[in-house]
Amino acid sequence: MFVELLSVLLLFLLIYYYLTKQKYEYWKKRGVPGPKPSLFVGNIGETIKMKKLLGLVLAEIYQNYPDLPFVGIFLGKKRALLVRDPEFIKNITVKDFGHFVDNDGFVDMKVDPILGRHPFYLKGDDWKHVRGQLTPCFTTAKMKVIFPLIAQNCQKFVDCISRQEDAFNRNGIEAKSLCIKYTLQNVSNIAFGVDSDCFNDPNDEFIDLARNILQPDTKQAIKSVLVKLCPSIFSFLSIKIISKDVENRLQELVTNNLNYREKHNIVINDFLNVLSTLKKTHRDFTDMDVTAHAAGFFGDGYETSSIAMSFVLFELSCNPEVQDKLRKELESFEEPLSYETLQGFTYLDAVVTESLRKNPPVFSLTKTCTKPYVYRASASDFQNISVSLESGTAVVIPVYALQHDSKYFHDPESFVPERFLDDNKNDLYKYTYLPFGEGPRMCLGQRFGLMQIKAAVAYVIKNFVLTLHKKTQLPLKLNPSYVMMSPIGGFSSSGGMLHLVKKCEKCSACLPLASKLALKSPSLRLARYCYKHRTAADKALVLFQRHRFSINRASK
Ligand code: HEM
Repeated sequence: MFVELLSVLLLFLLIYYYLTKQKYEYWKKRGVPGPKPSLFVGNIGETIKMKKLLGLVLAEIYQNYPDLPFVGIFLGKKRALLVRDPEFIKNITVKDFGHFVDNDGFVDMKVDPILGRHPFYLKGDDWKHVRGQLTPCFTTAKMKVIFPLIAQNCQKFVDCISRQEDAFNRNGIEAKSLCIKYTLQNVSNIAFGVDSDCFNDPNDEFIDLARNILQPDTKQAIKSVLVKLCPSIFSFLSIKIISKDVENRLQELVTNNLNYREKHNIVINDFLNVLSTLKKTHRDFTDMDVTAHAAGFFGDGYETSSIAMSFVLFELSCNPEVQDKLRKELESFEEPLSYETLQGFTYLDAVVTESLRKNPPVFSLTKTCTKPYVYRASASDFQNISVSLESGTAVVIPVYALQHDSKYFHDPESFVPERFLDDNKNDLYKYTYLPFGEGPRMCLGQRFGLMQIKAAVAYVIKNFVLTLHKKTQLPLKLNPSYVMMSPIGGFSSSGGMLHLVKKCEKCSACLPLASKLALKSPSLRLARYCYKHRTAADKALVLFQRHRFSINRASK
């Protein structure tokens, strides 16, 4: 009996092996060039083994086929076309969007009612419907309304940095955890209407929720590998990505807040208010929809932005000339900052844009071909070959690789905000800069994300000088198993150490002086900054564990 069972099992394994091998012949049979896949892991073995970030694996493939408009690859067992030609990217995201409506990836709404309602995971008409409902929440007019709250939180952020007692010793505080305090404070105020205290209370409800939703831990890493290897296992085994406990807490937060507003007749012009209006005016908009979209705003709003913001601060610390130039632009603004003043900071805009080019948190976009499609490359710098895509084929847009291609961005590893200024902007190749995606499916929260990042960077640079600490280990090591581009352990273990010098409250001489010193010697630790008012109290305030700032307190 045992031998018979073993034989059946072996037979099954052989058939499975044969079919899997056959799958890997897909691109070869269609004459689409590409790297040889390995069994089960395809071309992303290094990511599945948690050795290398997917964005970097894709970049390597991208670089190995310089004259091809596309490359046939396998993401695990799934066939995918890695798109290199910007013209093809334009067709996918804009011109022929109707053939590529859905994002790759599936979350079962019955198993995961919150994540399953996120526009990113919705398909076809469901996506279109919800995207239409949520778009009015992100208009310029809405951003203007919420901006005073952001400016208020920027001021609290500066106070919070100045008060960090832990940061007075050399152990420091991790960069992203600091930025997260600010982004969490914003989204908890705006998505849930809750006056949280993320700056001061380490046990704040929202800090805890954030820890539970998206922080890269072992469980999250295993899930992200499972999703790549076998996405259907999640709905088949009813594995939840967001736990029941977190789901209940999010729902309770929304319900309590809405009940409170109704009971006390309070109207606050925030995101939660727009969602509750949608519930009143649309019969198909349920309580769960309100919770899911508030939670979506919360999740999208804090994590991606805090990663992007940490990278901006890091780049500024590595590039003192850029920081100095930026500080000059910011010198004139009176706190609190206004929305209109922020929009006028063109160099700040270029700095953030360049940081998102060098360090795009979302390193690739994977779409699904929803209707058969044929593409023939016509640009002279690519081989004139064509591909016929069947429905269900994934197409990968390698954002990181494109944004690091010297064909499109001269000296791509250097941080040069000037490439996004004035006339230089016109020289940029279209569809090669995609940190927020493109077309009808592009990031819905781009305006909000950029607004909160720019405002905080403006306040930080106006109040502090950042310099790179000599212990900094470069390049930063990226977490290979995280869904976004983020250094290992946040910005902690990879060694990007920064210093912050706080401006003197008695005079304005310290910041220009500190920035001059920083320019002369970027690795210098600036222990004293204000030659007029330095006192014994001018201790170095070291922030950012490994990716670190040190702050010199203003003399009293
Ligand atoms: C720097 C910060 C951010 C970056 C780099 C970023 C990037 C992206 C990218 C690359 C996409 C996929 C676009 C595509 O498929 O073409 C996306 C989608 C999305 N983002 Fe963002 N995002 C950021 C902040 C935000 C914020 C603050 C929100 C909301 C508060 C948000 C909400 C969304 C939503 C709802 C989608 C799905 C859109 C759809 O499929 O229709 N994002 N984001």
